[in-house]
This record gives sequence, structure tokens and C-alpha cells, in this order.
Amino acid sequence: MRYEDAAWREKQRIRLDVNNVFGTHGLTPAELEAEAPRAAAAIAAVQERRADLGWPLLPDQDVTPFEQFAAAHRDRIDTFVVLGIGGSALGNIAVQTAINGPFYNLLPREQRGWPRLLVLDNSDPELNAGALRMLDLRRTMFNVISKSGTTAETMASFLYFRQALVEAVGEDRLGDHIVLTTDPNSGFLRQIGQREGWTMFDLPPKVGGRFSVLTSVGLLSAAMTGVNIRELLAGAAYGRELAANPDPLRNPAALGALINYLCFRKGKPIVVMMPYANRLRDVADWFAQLWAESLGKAVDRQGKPARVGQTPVKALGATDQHSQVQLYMEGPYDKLINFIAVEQYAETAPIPTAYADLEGVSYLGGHTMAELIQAEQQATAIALSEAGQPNITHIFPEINAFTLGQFFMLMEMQTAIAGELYDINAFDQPGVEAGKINTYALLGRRGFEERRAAIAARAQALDSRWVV
Ligand SMILES: O=P(O)(O)OC[C@H]1O[C@](O)(CO)[C@@H](O)[C@@H]1O
Repeated sequence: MRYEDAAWREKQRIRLDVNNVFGTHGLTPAELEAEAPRAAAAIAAVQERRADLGWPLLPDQDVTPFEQFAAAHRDRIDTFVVLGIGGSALGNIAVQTAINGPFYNLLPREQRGWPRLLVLDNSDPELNAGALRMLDLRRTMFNVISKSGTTAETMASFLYFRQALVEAVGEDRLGDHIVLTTDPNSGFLRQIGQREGWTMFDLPPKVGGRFSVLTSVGLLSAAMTGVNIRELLAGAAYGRELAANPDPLRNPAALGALINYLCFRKGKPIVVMMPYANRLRDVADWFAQLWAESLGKAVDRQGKPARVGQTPVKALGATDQHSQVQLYMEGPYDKLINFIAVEQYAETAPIPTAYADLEGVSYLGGHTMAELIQAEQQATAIALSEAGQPNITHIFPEINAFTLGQFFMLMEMQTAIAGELYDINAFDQPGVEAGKINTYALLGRRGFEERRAAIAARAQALDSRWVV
């Protein structure tokens, strides 16, 4: 395996270039150096908690069960459908787009070799009904993923497709079409799986949803679509090594955490993640949940008011140069822009020469699209830097399972280290509970009658003049 070769691994190291963070509205090297001891303590604290957190140990797991499941089912299945939301879907989508590319599902089966993948991560009725109309259920398998085993959106989709399966294949064949991924001990999904005798994959109890891409959550759908999940984990192991460097100024996860933290403290509540690669656009989506749910917290670990967290913004280069970059250039100095640059794309797409007399078009001829997009990324970084807008660049040597796994782990470590710097709990999400409870109340779930009455009273008090 290529990832067993140390020289290859080193060539595939993701580098973090932070030169453009320095400047009038950014940071100074002295500020970074002054905070380095705190960042070093944060690295040590995260390293100390590795076993307790669970996700840092994921690169060491045995992936044979996922590979065996995929090999056993690939031929009888045309479409593998993930029903999940948030951390139980975003990583699956990110892996799929990054490794198999945006057109995978449109390729003929012989070219794909593996089933198509659909991730239905919303209770949008049109999304679910539309998928149902399109699928041949006799050749479809549903992977219902929920850590808690209670999430309303996921359970609704499960019930919806379960009924459709009963009609299409019969109740006694459901086990051939449904596989569950959930907590090994708790939740309704576990109870259902046990009652029905369906195949279930355990989700390590310590690993929270947004840190679960490298568990059964992300690995099963990846294996079902031919992704080299061993290489993915080898990359994560390599990222873990980089993130364990005790010197925060040589450790990309710690340096990233420190820069984000200091930028927030200096009035930059927004972080933009802007990959220059369509294959990485869903990684920006995955990152948004990781960063937002982990670091957006009302109180610190002592219970004192904190109100911290940067708002993540997803952008795509070069596309969003023609949409958002005007704001990044001339708007408030309230952002840290993260670029993802790619050194070697899998394709170069040469640009043919034509219209030699029209300089505005002909200068492109003889270059490649790879050169163009790389020039655009550099040009935008320089322009932003000269406009005083701090930015940093994560440099992917290539997009492959190794660099993707590495990036997942680096960003997870960066999040955990940032949590230490803010002194908040980066591993809970109390803020999402209130909305869930209101939903239960609105749908008339037993036990939520009081909340339902409070919502009704609130509705009574609303003034119709303010609905225009
Ligand atoms: O996997 P589950 O338990 O269905 O949760 C889905 C998502 O919902 C949340 O609990 C809240 O949004 C996320 O943290 C999680 O990733």
C-alpha cells in the first residue's frame, strides 16, 4: 500500500501557510508567540484526553466488517441510501464528493463498479417523495444512521421508506434492505433493530455525531461506494501525528486553532472555508457543523457567561469569487478566510488555443484549467492580503483518501484545541435541544403538553400587524 511508504506520506502532507494572516487587521508574529504557551497547554490537554474523547483512536480500528459488508451486498444493490442528518450525514457526503467526484452517481454501473449513493439528510417532503419515485426499492438498501436513535428527521424518513419497502418487497424481506448505525446500548433505533433482527453497526458511544465521520457512520457508505477506507484512516493517523506536535507553531492543528481564537478575540466572528475544488465543497459543509456546534457556546467550563464561537461560512473557489469576494475585499474586517488550495488535481483540462487576434481570450490557450484555478486562488489570497483581510491557506498536495482523512483529523484536533483555548466544552450541543423540544410539542408528542400550551399562548400574543 502506498500509504505504508514514509516518503509518500510525507509528500501527501497538508501544509498550512499563514503568511497572509499578518497585517494591519490581522495578527502579528509576536501575538502568536505570546500565546504559544497557552496553545502548548491546549495540545497537551487534548492529547491527555485522547482515549476519553474516542475519535482520536478511530484510525486504529479494524475496518474489515465494513469491507465484508460492502463486498457481500454490492452486486445486489443499485443504490445505497443514507438516512441521517448533521453529523450522521455531512461526513458521508463529504467523503463521497471528495473521493468519487460530483458525477459518480451519473456514471454507468460498469464504470462505477459500486452502487450509487444518496444521502437524504432532511425531512423535506419533496426530497423524500422525489427519491422514492426514482428508486427501485427492490435494489436499494437504506442505512439509517442516528447516534441518539431518536432524531425526528431521521426517524420520519426511516418510517417513510420502511413502509414503502413493506409494500415493495414485503415485511419479511426488510432485513435485506435496511441496515442500522447507532449507539450500541441506547436509543429507539437500537430497540427497533433488536426487535427486527436487522444488521446493525455500532457507533462508539464516546464519539459525538460531528466527530463521527471515521466511525461506522462514514465508513460503511464509503466502503459501499468503493472508497479505500484503509487509506482514509491511514491519512487520519498521519494527521493525528501532526496534531500531536507539542510546539504549537509547528503543529498545523494548534496553529490553526490559535489563529482562529486570536482572530475571534480581535473582532473577527466569521470564518470562511473556501476550497478551490468542487470535490472539496462538501468538506466545507462538514467543517461548518464541526466548528459551529463545537465552539458556539454560551458558557465556559466553569459555567460563567462566554458567548463565543465564529460563524462558519462555506464558499467555493473560483465560483464565489464572482459572488462573495467583493464583500470579503471591501466589507468589514470581521473575517478570517481559510482557503484550500490543491497542488495537483487529478485532471489538468488543457485549454485549447483559438482566436489568436483576441488577446482577452487567446491568453488562456496553452494553459490548463488547473493552472487557471491555482492562479485564481493565489490572486485572491494576495488581493485580500493587500486589502488587509487576513487569510490562511491549507495546501492539499492532491485530493485522495489519505489527504481527506488527514484533513478530517486535523480539523477535529483544531476544534478540540480551540475548545481548550476558549475554555468551553467543545463536545456538547445544548443549544439545539430547545428547538427539538418545541418540535415534539408542536407534533403532539406525549410528555410535552406543557410546552405545547406555552407555544400556543405565545402564538396568541403575536401581533398580526407584524406579518406583512
Ligand atoms: O446522529 P443523531 O443522534 O441522529 O444526531 C444528528 C445530529 O443532531 C445533533 O445532535 C444536533 O444537531 C448533531 O449533533 C448530530 O450530528
